[in-house]
Amino acid sequence: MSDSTKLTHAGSEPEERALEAALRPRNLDDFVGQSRVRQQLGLVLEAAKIRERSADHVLLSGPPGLGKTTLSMIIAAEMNAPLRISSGPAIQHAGDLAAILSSLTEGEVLFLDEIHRMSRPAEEMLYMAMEDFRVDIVVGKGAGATAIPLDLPPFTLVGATTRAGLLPGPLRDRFGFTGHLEFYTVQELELVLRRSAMMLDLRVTSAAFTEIAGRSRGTPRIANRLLRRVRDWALVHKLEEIDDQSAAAALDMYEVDARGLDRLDRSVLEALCLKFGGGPVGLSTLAIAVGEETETVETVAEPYLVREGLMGRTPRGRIAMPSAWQHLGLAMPKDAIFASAQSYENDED
Ligand SMILES: Nc1ncnc2c1ncn2[C@@H]1O[C@H](COP(=O)(O)OP(=O)(O)OP(=O)(O)O)[C@@H](O)[C@H]1O
Ligand SMILES: [Mg+2]
Repeated sequence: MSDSTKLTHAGSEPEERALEAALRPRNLDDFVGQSRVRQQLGLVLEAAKIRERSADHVLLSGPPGLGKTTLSMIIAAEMNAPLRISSGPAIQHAGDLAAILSSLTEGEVLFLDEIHRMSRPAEEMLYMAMEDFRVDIVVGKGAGATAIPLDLPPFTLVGATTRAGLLPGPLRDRFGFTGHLEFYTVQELELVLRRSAMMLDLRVTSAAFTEIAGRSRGTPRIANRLLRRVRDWALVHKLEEIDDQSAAAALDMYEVDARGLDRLDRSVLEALCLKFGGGPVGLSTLAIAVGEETETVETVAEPYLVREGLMGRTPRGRIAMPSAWQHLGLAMPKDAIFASAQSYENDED
């Protein structure tokens, strides 16, 4: 991954976990945006507190970096309950899950990240645990194996997934509340940045917040990451206050442009416009033109370009949309194909 792609991808980097943890909002009121999810979740938690019961199981879905882990911590904090954290990939055997479930205390919040990646037998054990607060612990092997039923204390499962569609129906149905997180608006990201700047003790102008937010691809994780790079710039340049010009200069240097496109995104767009006249061109041809693997172009660059309406997917290949030419400062050729452009979910390359 190139350096600029590292800045703009939404997944988490191991070395930034501690920095992220420091900036996580700790209660629902500090959690910016997602007003509907916040309201609905607030109600679920409030009702549970009044009934003095553990809250219904909660499923959080949405793209990386939008606040699923943060919300799960907030749920535990709001319920005044201890939090246990595990993840789908860590639970490969039903026994792994049994060990976690049987050690839960009353009211505990169990956060299962990437819940869509849990193994099948563990998943089936989870059904019973969620519904009846009971598990069958299997002792012994083969013909002599016996299942010992074990009652569990009431607990709240918070599942997170970037791929809600991959979750089997029976699992999805056992959650009392599902919150789907959406990309943030520039205004919401400005609030995220404002809060982070305060915690980092940085002086930043409103225009600079707007500048950084506009390059953050709708994602708080990216916004905070860009803010840290701008902070470095300010430190080296001995700036007491960060204004929009220095924010723009810093991020230009890191090759994150005004719309949040990184070097790979831009080279894909440039190849599409300049080498292929705006397309349509097959994905693999496009990948060769920019010297990348097809999969990299498809999974790293394409989703954001399509989301931003810069690139279109048609059955005959990828095309540049009018705003792509505009963004690159190029005149669109009269014969460029875009008028009939539509997105197809499963087009052939
Ligand atoms: N609504 C928000 N308000 C303020 N900061 C936020 C918000 N949502 C996310 N953040 C910040 O963004 C960072 C990433 O959030 P988080 O780790 O919760 O994302 P995630 O959805 O769990 O991502 P992944 O799918 O990669 O696990 C955190 O450091 C957090 O501080
Ligand atoms: Mg997470």
